[in-house]
Amino acid sequence: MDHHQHSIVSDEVSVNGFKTSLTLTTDGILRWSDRGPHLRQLSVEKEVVGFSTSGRLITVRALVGQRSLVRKRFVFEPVSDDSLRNLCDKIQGYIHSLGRPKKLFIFVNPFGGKKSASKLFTNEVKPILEDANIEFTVQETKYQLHAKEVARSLDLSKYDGIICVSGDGILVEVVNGLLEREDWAAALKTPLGVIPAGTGNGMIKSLLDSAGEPCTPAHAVLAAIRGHKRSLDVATIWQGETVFFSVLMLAWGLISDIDIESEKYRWMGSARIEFYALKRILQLRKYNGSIRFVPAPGFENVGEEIGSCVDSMEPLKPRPHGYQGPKVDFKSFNWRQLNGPFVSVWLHNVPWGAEHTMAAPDAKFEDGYLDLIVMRQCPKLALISLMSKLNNGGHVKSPYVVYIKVKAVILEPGPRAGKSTKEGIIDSDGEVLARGKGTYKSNLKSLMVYDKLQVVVDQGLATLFTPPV
Ligand SMILES: Nc1ncnc2c1ncn2[C@@H]1O[C@H](COP(=O)(O)OP(=O)(O)OP(=O)(O)O)[C@@H](O)[C@H]1O
Repeated sequence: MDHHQHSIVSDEVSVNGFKTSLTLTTDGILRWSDRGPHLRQLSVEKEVVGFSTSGRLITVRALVGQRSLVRKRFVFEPVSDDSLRNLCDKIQGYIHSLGRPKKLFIFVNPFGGKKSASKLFTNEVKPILEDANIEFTVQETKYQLHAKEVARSLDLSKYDGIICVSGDGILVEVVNGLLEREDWAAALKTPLGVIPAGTGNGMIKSLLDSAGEPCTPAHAVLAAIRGHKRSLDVATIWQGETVFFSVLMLAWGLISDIDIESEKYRWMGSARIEFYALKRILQLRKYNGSIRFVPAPGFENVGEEIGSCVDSMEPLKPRPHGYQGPKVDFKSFNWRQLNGPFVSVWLHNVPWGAEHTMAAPDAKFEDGYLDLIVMRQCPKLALISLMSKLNNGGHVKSPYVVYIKVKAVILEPGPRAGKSTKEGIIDSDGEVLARGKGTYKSNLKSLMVYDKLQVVVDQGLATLFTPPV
């Protein structure tokens, strides 16, 4: 390729005393030679985080590498002040044209995951933001729902995005807070990002994995800095007056029992999940109940047809302010039904439920559907083998698993088969929505009761920072 023909700027500089020309091409490649003289290059869009000048030196700051990103600095000394100005203007102009965020609001949850979010922010996130000349305001979350409160009233005109240095929990709070605002529609256009620092990092894992990138804090920061965006479906879950907005998942049965009850074994560390999963499979529970659903096109043959379900659909009560739920005409839907007993019922909005759990390999961020994964009958040995496939999504191919896409669900959870005094747990995005009778910590108050609840997904309501795919 003739570099000059495609160059935005090309000027003489010295690099460690070695004279070379520094060229920025129209396709965003910064090129020069070093002492070798080897041709060196950086993709401004992919690798360059920012640059600064001091005297006549230009320092270009980059994150380079594939599986692990390393902060690097490249120092160039232009031969004249004119050349310095020219190079700076052109590089700055190119970076500016990329539409990257300039100001970010950052939540840090000091108590998330391994309680290392504050350290992670200081050591790994802040230096990159400074390299990128991004201004930021940091808010440590002081209590549960603090992030939701802040998101509800934050002056969003001051920021180009909100970043959560946390697990999925804070992101979910932020989405719920934004949806309660008068200006919810505009507020939901604010791009949201997560830097993985919690126990559950399903959203950022899903985003990075869909771009073939590993789930590391540096990759997550780079995704936010580069400023690419994508829309995200949001599910409204309601029961009577109570509403919860979910962006990740809802679980009932085996998976929520493992997630929630394994807390008893926290002292075991990360082994608690495997240990408790095995215990739950060996003493397998099944739950009575039913799931009525509106299938996505292509899944109309699953379950029994029940026609319109509009009579049993409780409309979402008007809310004092904010988003009023998805606008859908339930009359026009053809509902279908699956009856229990169920081993496990799972609804998923994105592929990864946690960093090592690819619950719904076909889930899409913005297709307007949720993936429904249902298991009814399954021999224990097959179930153990299924659980071992959760890290690559292989479980959905099993003949014991129903895997479809749905627009809406009415979940009627019942008691355990053969043990009518015991009910189950329903959780969504790390929040226990309902604890039935006789469940672990059933005396704790939860958002909803263990009874009928309704879920409808709205397409592309929220906005996320994403690596380009
Ligand atoms: N200062 C605080 N004290 C107690 N709880 C808090 C505080 N700040 C945030 N939280 C709560 O911590 C929960 C977990 O948040 P986060 O998203 O960081 O992690 P997670 O991976 O979802 O969960 P985990 O706590 O298992 O790591 C959220 O529900 C949030 O409300």
